[in-house]
Parts: sequence; C-alpha cells; structure tokens
Amino acid sequence: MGLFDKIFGKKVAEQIEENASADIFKFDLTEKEATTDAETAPESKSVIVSEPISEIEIEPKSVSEKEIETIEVVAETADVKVEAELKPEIEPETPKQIEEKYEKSLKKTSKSFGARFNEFLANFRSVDEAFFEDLEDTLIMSDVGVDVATQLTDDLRREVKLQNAKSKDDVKRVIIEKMVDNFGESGLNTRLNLQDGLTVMLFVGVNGVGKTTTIGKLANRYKHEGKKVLLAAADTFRAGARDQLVEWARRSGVDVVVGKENSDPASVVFDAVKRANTEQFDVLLIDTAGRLQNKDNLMKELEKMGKIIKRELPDAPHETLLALDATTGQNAISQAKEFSNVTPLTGIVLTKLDGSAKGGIILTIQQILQIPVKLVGLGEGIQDLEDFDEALFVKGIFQDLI
Ligand SMILES: Nc1nc2c(ncn2[C@@H]2O[C@H](COP(=O)(O)OP(=O)(O)OP(=O)(O)O)[C@@H](O)[C@H]2O)c(=O)[nH]1
Repeated sequence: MGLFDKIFGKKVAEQIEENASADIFKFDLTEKEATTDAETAPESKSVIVSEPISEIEIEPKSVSEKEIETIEVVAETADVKVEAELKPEIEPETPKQIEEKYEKSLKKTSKSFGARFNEFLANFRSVDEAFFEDLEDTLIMSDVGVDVATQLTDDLRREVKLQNAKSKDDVKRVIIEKMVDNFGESGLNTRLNLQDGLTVMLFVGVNGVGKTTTIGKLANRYKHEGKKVLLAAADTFRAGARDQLVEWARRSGVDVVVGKENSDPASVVFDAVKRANTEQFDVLLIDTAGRLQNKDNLMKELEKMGKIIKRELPDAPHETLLALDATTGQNAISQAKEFSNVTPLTGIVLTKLDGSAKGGIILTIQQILQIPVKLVGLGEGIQDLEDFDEALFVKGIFQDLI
C-alpha cells in the first residue's frame, strides 16, 4: 500500500473503470466529485514526550582554560527567566495538537499549490501532450524542482492512461497519488540518531536560516525529557550569535560552552566535547557559523571540527544537520547541494514552514538529494519544532486539493 492510500484512502485506480487501451482522454465535464476518506488516515505519531520541569538545575561553573571560557548560566537570573518563560509552554503536546500545527503551518503552501493546480486544470479539456507540458511547468512553478517535475510528468503520462482517468477530479487524484507515493517510497530514515550514551549533533547552514533557534527548541525538548544537555557556540565570529545561544540556554536551563570573540571555533568544540564526555551529558548540540562565501574555509573548518569530535568520540557526530529556510524555495535546494559537497549531511531541518508557501521543496530535497528531512520548524516559539512526519506533511500540503 502506497503512502497515498494510507493517508487519503482508496486510489482512483480502484474507483474508475479500467481501460488501458485509450490514448487520449477527454474530460467528462460533468466533474464528478472524487470520494476521499480522510478518516482512514493513520493515527499521527506522538512526537514530543515531555515531562514538566519541577526545578531547573544549573550546572556548576567550569574552569576557564586558554581562550575558552565556559559560561555558566547565572543561577538567579536563570531561575527567574526560565520560570517566567517556560511555564506557559511546558504542557506536552497531544498528537492532535501536533497535527493541527502541521496543518496550520502548511496552509500557505497548500493554498498556493492548490490554487495553481486548480487553475491549471480549469484550462484543460483533454489530456493530451499539451496537458503534460503545462503540467510540467506547473510543477516546476510549485517548487517541485525541474528534475522531479520531469520525472513525475513522465510517470504520469503512463499512469493517467493506465488508470483511464476521465474526469478532472480523476486526473487530479492520479497526479497527487503519484506525487505522494513517490515521496513515500524514498525509504529515507527521518528519525534522529539518538545514542544510549552521548549524542553529538552538529548544526550547519547559512546565516539566518534558524540554526540557533532550532538548537534552542531542541535543548528545551531534551531537557523536558530529563536529559542532560550541553550547547556549544562554535560561531565565534558573531557575538550576537553567541549571546543568542546563551539566551536559549537560559530559557531551557541548560549549560553552554562559548569561546571568546574570533577565537578558533574548533577549540570551542574541543572543550565542549571533552566536557560532555567527562561529565556524562546525554546530548551536545553544536552551533556553527554559516558562511558560505568561502567554500574552502568552510570545508576546512567543518573538517577540523569533525576531527576534534572524532578524537574524543570516534562515531560522532551522530548527526550533521543542515538547517534550511523553507521560505527561500529553490535557493534552499542549492544550499543543500553546496553543503552536501562540503560535508556529509545526515539530515535536514526545514525551518519557517509556517511562513512559507514553498513547503513543497521537501518533496524535492528528499527525492533529489536523498537526504532525509528530520525536523521541521513550525514557528518561533520554544515548542514549535517537530519531528518530520511524512503523513502529517502530505495531509497538510494537499489539504486544499483533496
Ligand atoms: N516563523 C519562524 N521563524 C523562525 C523559525 N526558526 C527560526 N526562525 C526565526 O528566524 C530568525 C533567524 O533564526 P536564527 O536561529 O538566529 O538563525 P541562525 O541560522 O542561527 O542565524 P546566524 O546565527 O546568523 O547564523 C529568527 O528571527 C528566528 O526567530 C521557524 O520555524 N518559524
């Protein structure tokens, strides 16, 4: 059973007559409604299992060494701040709430995709070569990407004929089925690779895509799960970036290792990994600087960090996550290509889905780059980060079409 069947119910193929011999199909202009059965969607997975924080523990100050200083979150300030900021947000989310969040965040994408698609279908009377050429253009304009659009259109040429789709609704459903099923067949593992011992996650991406925010949200998640979390501010070039990470650490009551301005980011990583290891932290989240201007430097910097991490923990980093801003559409795809040439990536965090009409790029990222999307940013709040859920994403993106 393909992903489409699991989410939306029976395929058009099972609802319409089989007539594989016809070449060109005329639309039945009576426009019969295709039946959907959203009820058959599987129960959404619960993503965040959080325990309310009863007290915030601040780690004791560690000794500064060389150019590294370990900033301890000042207990008094943190207590007040964490209490004030976390209290309204610490209720664990229910699967229903997560589903609604996906739906809300994908509304813009779904609307623009749906509008474009419906407009395209309204202009056609028959499924001929011109239909497929325009379909390809429509898919490209919908941020599906050229390669995927071409492949999809070729597949659909066969599929639409095979299924003898007659009405516009039939054709529409065959197209969506194909997109959803292709996506569902990616076989990529979208779960984060959490270890029993220390898990090290390295976050990369260009400036402003949401790396620091994602780390802050994730720190909060793991802290609520009772894990011991350490953050490392390996972006030593921008004081603002460091301060921002320290602020997120305060909000969640976790420790953070920072370097002096313009110090070697690798030395921050060194200090953080060492400390995480010796003090038995569960999770280390490393924030890096996102400058792509000089690819060689970036590569060297990431290589150096990788070596330092491996010296201490040979199988780490367990995740190298590229943060991409969903509002940038195809630009995000080029960034993913560039970064995957610089360093091996284990997953993608797609941020700002809530503000984007271009969420469809997930389909392309997974299909073209074969890198799984593991986390999605659905807002600016501390709880607005979810594990990527294929079924919720597909339901959200096609909500205006099916
Ligand atoms: N709406 C929305 N905004 C987000 C999301 N994730 C991050 N942001 C916002 O995006 C902006 C940039 O986020 P940062 O976390 O500072 O990005 P960064 O990649 O760390 O940037 P640098 O530190 O400059 O490298 C901030 O205003 C965040 O609040 C999201 O999922 N949804």
